[in-house]
Amino acid sequence: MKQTVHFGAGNIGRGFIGALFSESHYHVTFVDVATQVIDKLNEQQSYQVKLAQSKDETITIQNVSGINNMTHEKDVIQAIQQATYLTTAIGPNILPRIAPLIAQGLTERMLATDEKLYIIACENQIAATDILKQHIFEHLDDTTKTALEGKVYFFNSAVDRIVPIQNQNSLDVLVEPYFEWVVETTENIPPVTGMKMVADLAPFIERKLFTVNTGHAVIAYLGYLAGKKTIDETLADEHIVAEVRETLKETGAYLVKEYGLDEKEHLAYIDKNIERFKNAYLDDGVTRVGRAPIRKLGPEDRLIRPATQAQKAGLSYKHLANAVAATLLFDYPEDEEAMEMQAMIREKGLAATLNALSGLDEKSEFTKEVVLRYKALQNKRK
Ligand SMILES: NC(=O)c1ccc[n+]([C@@H]2O[C@H](COP(=O)([O-])OP(=O)(O)OC[C@H]3O[C@@H](n4cnc5c(N)ncnc54)[C@H](O)[C@@H]3O)[C@@H](O)[C@H]2O)c1
Ligand SMILES: O=P(O)(O)OC[C@@H](O)[C@@H](O)[C@H](O)[C@H](O)CO
Repeated sequence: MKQTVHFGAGNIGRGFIGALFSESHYHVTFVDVATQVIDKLNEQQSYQVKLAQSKDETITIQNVSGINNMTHEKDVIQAIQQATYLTTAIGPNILPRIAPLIAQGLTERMLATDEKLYIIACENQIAATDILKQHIFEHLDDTTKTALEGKVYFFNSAVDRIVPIQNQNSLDVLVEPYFEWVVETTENIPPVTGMKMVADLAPFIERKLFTVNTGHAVIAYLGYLAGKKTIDETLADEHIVAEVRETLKETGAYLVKEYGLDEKEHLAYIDKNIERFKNAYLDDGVTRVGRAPIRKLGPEDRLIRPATQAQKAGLSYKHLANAVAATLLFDYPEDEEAMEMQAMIREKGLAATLNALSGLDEKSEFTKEVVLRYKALQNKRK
């Protein structure tokens, strides 16, 4: 049986990428630091993926096992030697932490086999695999780097499937029925069910990140400010639905201009996604979707990049400024990044925080707009 190694046995790992490989007749070795999850994978060797919809539909995922990378590094290195694919879904900030072990695995692999290996980071980040590759290369010697050529391939990808936080006592995963996995390659690679291959990922990842994830972030932060618990509960408020649509029209105007998308089709894509977000079976928390606000305020991420691109193109960015202001008000105590961001705002003020987190000029029109919107949202919250 063909082998694949997947780093991150969390929501997307078990509920999406690992499930697709299992359905494609691969044995999936999950690598994770969560001992309980790894132990259960080895005990049960299977789990269920349940679709979040009215009709009962459950898929059994088989041929799975797990390795704890904190305690069993050698086993991970061994698994990397036998794999056809190596994928990740652990969160962009964790990629540098797993790179040294992947580098060791690749070094051993180059001594053992000429078989091809395909590495794909499945994270909500532009060029995540390129970033992972850079981190891996920091831990390789020149001989190994040269040996990788023509044997180890790095492909960027875009992943789309809403998977909420799960019951921690079970391996089973509740997922939305919809999914899309787009991989950038022109190589003739071994087939994986559900994987779509494209020559240029840019329009796909930007359309996904700046529609699905920008929209999701607007709902999460406005919902949090309004005291809502879930995404679908937040969307019961028509004012918030209208704000989401207006924000996505701003990102949409940039996407249409940049990639020559059909405007009508794109508006339909926006509406389709707003309907996806309303899925009450998902029970998806605003604090999950709003997690890690510092990452979400990064210069290349879902809020800042479309705003700076819109500004450059002379397009409207007022609703995006509102979304950034709502992000800056996210003060969920259990979110480490939210707490760090709030401490920065207290210490430096809003404009300097935006400059530090998003690279925005403190005197820019966009920063001024964010500060105005922040004050308005803050007053409304009181
Ligand atoms: N959940 C979604 O709806 C969704 C959809 C598309 C993309 N994504 C992206 O997928 C990635 C994973 O998201 P998720 O929702 O599955 O998160 P998650 O928290 O459910 O899963 C992450 C897993 O990584 C593990 N992990 C953390 N540090 C590790 C380390 N050093 N070594 C090995 N494992 C480690 C955690 O224990 C956890 O099991 C993120 O980049 C996210 O943006 C998520
Ligand atoms: O995973 P994040 O933190 O980058 O973003 C939160 C959600 O928007 C995200 O997980 C979506 O559910 C997912 O990207 C849908 O494909």
